[in-house]
Amino acid sequence: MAVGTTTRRLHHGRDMIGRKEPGADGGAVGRFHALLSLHTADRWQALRLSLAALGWVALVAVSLAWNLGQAVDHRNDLALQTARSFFQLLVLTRRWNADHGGVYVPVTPDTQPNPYLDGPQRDVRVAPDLTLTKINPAYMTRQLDELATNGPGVQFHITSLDPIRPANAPEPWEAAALRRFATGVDEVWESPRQEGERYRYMAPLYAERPCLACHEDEHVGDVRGGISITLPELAPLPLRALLLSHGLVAAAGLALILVTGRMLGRAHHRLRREALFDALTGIPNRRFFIDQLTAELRYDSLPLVVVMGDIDYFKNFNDAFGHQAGDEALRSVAGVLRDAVRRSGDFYARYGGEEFVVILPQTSLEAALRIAESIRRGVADLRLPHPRSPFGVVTMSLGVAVQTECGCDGDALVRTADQSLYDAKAAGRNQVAVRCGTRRTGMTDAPAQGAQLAGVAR
Ligand SMILES: Nc1nc2c(ncn2[C@@H]2O[C@H](COP(=O)(O)OP(=O)(O)OP(=O)(O)O)[C@@H](O)[C@H]2O)c(=O)[nH]1
Repeated sequence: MAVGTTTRRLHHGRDMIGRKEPGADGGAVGRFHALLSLHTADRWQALRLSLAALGWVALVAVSLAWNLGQAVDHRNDLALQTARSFFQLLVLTRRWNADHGGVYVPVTPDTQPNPYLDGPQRDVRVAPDLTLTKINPAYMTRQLDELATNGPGVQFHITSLDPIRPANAPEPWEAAALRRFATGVDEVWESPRQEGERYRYMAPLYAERPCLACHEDEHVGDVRGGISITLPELAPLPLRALLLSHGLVAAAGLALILVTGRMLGRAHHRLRREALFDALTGIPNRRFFIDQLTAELRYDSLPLVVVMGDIDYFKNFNDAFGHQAGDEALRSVAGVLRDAVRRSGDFYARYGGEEFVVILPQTSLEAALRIAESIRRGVADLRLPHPRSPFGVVTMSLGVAVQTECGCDGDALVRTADQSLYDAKAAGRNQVAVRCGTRRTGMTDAPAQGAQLAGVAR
């Protein structure tokens, strides 16, 4: 809690012998609230919030990547099914043709007799101006291929590693696929990897029984080549929609984390404040005091002073004026502490009941006694009437304990301050007593009797 404040104290507020530097106002309770908000727990809270936000963004990013992958897979699956269907349709058409031993069509400028087809019945003249020529499956496929090439849709290419017609030679991708078919692979495909690329599919053509009528040297099941299919450009991925939806989800989640985090942070801060500040007087409570003293001891803020103050005859005051008046008196006394303990780094708290406590790090005994005395005088100067006190007004006794050596024990320091307070009470109240370490070094006389504070403390 006090990290980074120890060195600063040497330069700000009051110096080592307790002189107050100009402008070292201290800010009292506000200062302690600032101390609170700098607490490590708050930093953890911020770290946790950042981690939650990072985790959420990472989660949304993973979801985006997964959805994108799914969209790509879905598009490729669809393309594969389309290409397969198209290939099967071609195979069926070829089988129909082969089952009929080829089909005859009129010879036209675009459909000339097939030079790679032998046999006496290749061309049949059925009328003086009509000659029919036989179209076998390969010629039919090639003609369809040429028709498709001129169209905007699916394109395909019949080819083999050893084509009868040289123009049917495979391109490199087709040749590689044909070589794989020879090893038993049933189909190959390639998805587009960048804009402008097309989905490609290729499957082998196997020799079937009707084929053997023309291809006597082949056997049923032999790979006779293959047909490669190139699909038109696939539907674009829903990238924009995915980015937009995930961006919105990420932003909504971040906003929720931020808002919830802030609400939790505020609730946490309020709870901490309630846990560390006294509800009646609004100043730090005993728990905050213990935290603060522990921090000062950790940083060896020597000489370290603890001052304990206790309102005199407070039971009588309550009895005389009632508890509410007693509460009001406690609030007024807290105000005196607020005014008297102003140096940045000094600390005061309500220890419990009508007891108050002050921590003065790096403070000389002389300066500490001066502050204790100003508190005592401040309480008396409140002039709160107290008919059941010999002083006639509400007063306070204070005990000072000074720790000058390292390795201090907080409990011992508080105990010593308490013993000093007991000394002050025993000596008649409304005065300041001091002990250094566990040794009793002196005691003030009641200022009402005119004793000099510094002289008594020696
Ligand atoms: N009004 C009010 N009284 C409180 C509060 N806390 C403690 N007290 C009272 O403070 C009184 C303390 O009494 P004692 O411990 O006997 O001490 P004292 O009467 O001040 O006597 P000396 O300390 O010996 O001078 C008790 O009557 C408590 O009820 C509080 O929050 N409000």
